[in-house]
Amino acid sequence: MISPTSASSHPWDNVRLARRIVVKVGSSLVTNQGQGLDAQAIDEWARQLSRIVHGDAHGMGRREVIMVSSGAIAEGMKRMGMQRRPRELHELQAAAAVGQMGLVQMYESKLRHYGLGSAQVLLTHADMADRERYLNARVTLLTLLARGIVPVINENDTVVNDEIKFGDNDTLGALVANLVVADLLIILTDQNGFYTADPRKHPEAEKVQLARAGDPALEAMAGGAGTSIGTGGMLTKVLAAKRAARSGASTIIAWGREPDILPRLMAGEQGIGSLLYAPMHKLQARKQWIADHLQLHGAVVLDAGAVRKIVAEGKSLLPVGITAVKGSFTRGEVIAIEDEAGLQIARGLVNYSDQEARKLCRHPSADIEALLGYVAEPEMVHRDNLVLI
Ligand SMILES: Nc1ncnc2c1ncn2[C@@H]1O[C@H](COP(=O)(O)OP(=O)(O)O)[C@@H](O)[C@H]1O
Ligand SMILES: N[C@@H](CCC(=O)OP(=O)(O)O)C(=O)O
Repeated sequence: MISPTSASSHPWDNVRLARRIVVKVGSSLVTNQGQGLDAQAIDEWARQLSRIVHGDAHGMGRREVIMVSSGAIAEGMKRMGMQRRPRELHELQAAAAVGQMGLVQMYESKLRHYGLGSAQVLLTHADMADRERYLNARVTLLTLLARGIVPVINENDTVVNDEIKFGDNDTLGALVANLVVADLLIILTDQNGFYTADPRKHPEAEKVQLARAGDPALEAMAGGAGTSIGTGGMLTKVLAAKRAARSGASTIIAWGREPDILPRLMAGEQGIGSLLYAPMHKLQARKQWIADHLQLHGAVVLDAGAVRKIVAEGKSLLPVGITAVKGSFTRGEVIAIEDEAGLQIARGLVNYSDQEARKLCRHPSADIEALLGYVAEPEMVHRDNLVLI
């Protein structure tokens, strides 16, 4: 059995404390043996989600939840009278387009029944790779979450081909967890958790209770999909956990029909499913990511006072301390932060483009609205998004 490596606090505590959560529901779970959607199961998750999002009388606080749900192809197959999953990509795409209607209809009505608003978001690989679209998707999702709405995400199957497909929604779930910097990714599937081998083929396999996300031993234990309905199997799930951990999110793999699974996890019940914990805290992971970012898109030069604030006092970088702007960058890119001699002292995710930064140079933050016509943030680079070199 895999034992945990050093973690600052107990990993299960971080599950209880998670505030922003991505829940992925797999194809093998959301369908009725591959024949359309399981309305009762979706109703049950919607009921559980409402307890989590609204908080409840038992002292459970409010949380932000994003659903990543498969099931479009299975529902489309039923609606189109297809007995077997088609092999041709265009047939699959057609089934997904038909089935997605039913999928979001079902989530919308079930979530509304329990007092939750919902929104459909369809994403592709290209959306995640393109900086602008990535930021747009991020801000849209964060806006929905701030309003207590549950985004229901699936891959935009119509416009993707084999080469650019996520293919499985485990990967999509992890990328969404990175995108919104979630605390937790919960992957609900048709097994009780992650086992030392595929339990369908190896009945003696044992459940892994706790392991470090990214531990290479996990990949060796993971097999492919156990049924013709799911894609990816456990390998894509452990790889998703590894990916989610890059932004500090831990992953739980659990059986989606376990009674009250979501509120029980949030209430701190341990040992349900398998916890693949992120070794690095969210903030630490974010700073690591910034430090590792090789491609810098430009730089800002600071006066001596601003250098002191950042280096000695641990403050955010405000426009007033910037004397010059180099290169071209857009909001959200990583830039170098230099002292007057041109020495790089820090790196950070910038809140304004180079053109805006040029206008804001040497100005107090109170002037931002007058200079740009809007305010994104009072800081040029927030402390949480800044790492000293
Ligand atoms: N080590 C493992 N532990 C648990 N299940 C495994 C393992 N290796 C392979 N599997 C298979 O993975 C299946 C779940 O993956 P998949 O069918 O893709 O589900 P989903 O549609 O939920 O993504 C299980 O039914 C199981 O047969
Ligand atoms: N976009 C597809 C889901 C892809 C898929 O099968 O993912 P998974 O649930 O990981 O097996 C659908 O909605 O049918």
